[in-house]
Amino acid sequence: MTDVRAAFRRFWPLTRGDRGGLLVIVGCVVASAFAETASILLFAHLTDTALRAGSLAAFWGPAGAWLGVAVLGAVVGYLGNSLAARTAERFVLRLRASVFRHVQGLPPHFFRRHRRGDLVERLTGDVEAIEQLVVSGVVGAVSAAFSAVFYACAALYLRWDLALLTFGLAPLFLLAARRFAGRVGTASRDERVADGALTSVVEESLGNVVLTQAYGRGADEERRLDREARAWMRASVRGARLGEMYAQSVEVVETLCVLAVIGAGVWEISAGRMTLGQLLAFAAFIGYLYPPVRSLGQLGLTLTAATAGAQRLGEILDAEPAVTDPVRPVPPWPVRGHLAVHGVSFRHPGSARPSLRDVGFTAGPGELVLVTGPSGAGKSTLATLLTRFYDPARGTITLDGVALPDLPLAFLRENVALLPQERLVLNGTVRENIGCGRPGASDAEIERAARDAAAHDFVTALPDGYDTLIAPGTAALSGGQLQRIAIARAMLRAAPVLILDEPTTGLDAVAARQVVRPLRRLMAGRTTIMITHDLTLAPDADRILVVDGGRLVESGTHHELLGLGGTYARLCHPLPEAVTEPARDPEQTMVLRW
Ligand SMILES: Nc1ncnc2c1ncn2[C@@H]1O[C@H](COP(=O)(O)OP(=O)(O)OP(=O)(O)O)[C@@H](O)[C@H]1O
Repeated sequence: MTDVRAAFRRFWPLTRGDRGGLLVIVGCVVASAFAETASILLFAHLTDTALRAGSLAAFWGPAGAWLGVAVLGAVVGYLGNSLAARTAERFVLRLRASVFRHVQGLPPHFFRRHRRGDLVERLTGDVEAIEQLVVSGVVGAVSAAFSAVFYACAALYLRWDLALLTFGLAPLFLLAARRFAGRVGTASRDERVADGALTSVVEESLGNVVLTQAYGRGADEERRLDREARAWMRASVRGARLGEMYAQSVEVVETLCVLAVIGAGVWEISAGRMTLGQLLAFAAFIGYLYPPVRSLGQLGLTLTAATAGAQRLGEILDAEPAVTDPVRPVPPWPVRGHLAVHGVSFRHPGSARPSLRDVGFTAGPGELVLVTGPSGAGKSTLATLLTRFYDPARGTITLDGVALPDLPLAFLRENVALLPQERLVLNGTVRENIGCGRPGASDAEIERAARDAAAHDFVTALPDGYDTLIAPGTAALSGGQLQRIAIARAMLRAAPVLILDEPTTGLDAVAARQVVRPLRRLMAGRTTIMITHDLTLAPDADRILVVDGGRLVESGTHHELLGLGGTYARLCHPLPEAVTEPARDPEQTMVLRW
């Protein structure tokens, strides 16, 4: 129960804006219960007057009143239920948006620790479960409580002694609910976990379908799916079985109660202390009284199950973003692009070893600083610090002399554009994929960016040109073409600082050459940090930084470093298979990889 209360307290604030609506719903629910109570009393009256006397004259009055009450009940019932449905959906909408907003700000390691399918389940199933707790739960509890109180008062009014006998049996319902609450909570949590695991397997398998087919792993994937599907089936059958056991025990308890009341009623009628109308009305009250009492018990189970969802969602909401906006941000200014990194060290969350140690360098407008080094040296880690996905543990990074944590994140990322290693594609048209670089960009600006990125020709050759739909994983574009779309996006962003993470990785020599010219155009006049194994552009670089084991081991121009005869020189030693074609064009001078 403490868990239910804690979960309720956590999510109740999200009903702000709908509390007036909730009050109206409660009013409707109370009026509806009141109308039902009045109907039953009118039924008793009708039985004892018109029915017993066989008088049509005595029929019209109570019949008209009954019809009026029924219409009123129907109107408030309709109003209350439709408003409740709307309020519940608005709550779900708000909760999902707030969790989604929170998730979007979480650091990269959070997404590596949680399987995507499980996150999907939390954002869908668990969000709806919490609605049951906060909105439907409150409405249901108020409705059941008021109905129970009205019917109980009416029963007391009709025959207090019989009513007390009936109430004495009511705790049996609550006892049954209590017996099942714990087990239902566990089953519900297991079911959600299994649901998340199943979605994850399906998602991962579909995402890896090429690997599956190329290596004939179909049977293994089927076994994996089967294992998770069976776990889900077991959890879901256990949940259904518990629900059914509860429902059936309640049926038995209810029959017991009804029999006790009818037995007592028969006894009273035979002794002449009760009329048939009274007994029928009393039985009707009992018939009406038990469902709300039962639903109060059932509500306990629903709340326990919803609490499992609340705990899972709480785990996400308790995850902290790695970086936050400053409390007192430095006001925006026209950024020139002076980037300075001083004595930066960083260790990834959960990692034993630091990925960067005491790294320092500067880069100014129009400069190209190339960062290279072996795999695992810490190059991409540097990109995540420059774009402030994490803050360094030691040292500082400044932009035009202002420390990155003092800048609003949105301003920083407007001015420091990242071209990540993965070629990211939005689900939308080519135009939208380029246009997201600067929301509100005109078609002419998008096309100009595409021309500068050498993308215009292949885009116009697509079946629908700029309106061709592309999607992650299904894009009918080559790696080089996707990279040129990404370059066009960055062109449009026109940020003074560019972080390029392996811009030619995964491209063959021809495709790599095709992106070099657009890249040069993109970099012109900006501060560019290019992280790469591909040294095609090394002679163009104003400075080359060689990182190894998280440390900056060499720094200088291509020629200085070659002359030094150290690590860089050894790395640049042309490998026989690395030289692909005779050089005719400056872009074709070297395609060296190591
Ligand atoms: N999320 C993470 N959690 C823990 N350790 C990490 C994480 N990401 C990277 N590392 C570690 O940090 C070190 C640097 O990794 P990083 O990805 O920056 O290297 P890199 O030079 O970019 O490598 P590559 O050239 O292969 O992309 C590596 O030892 C890596 O194992």
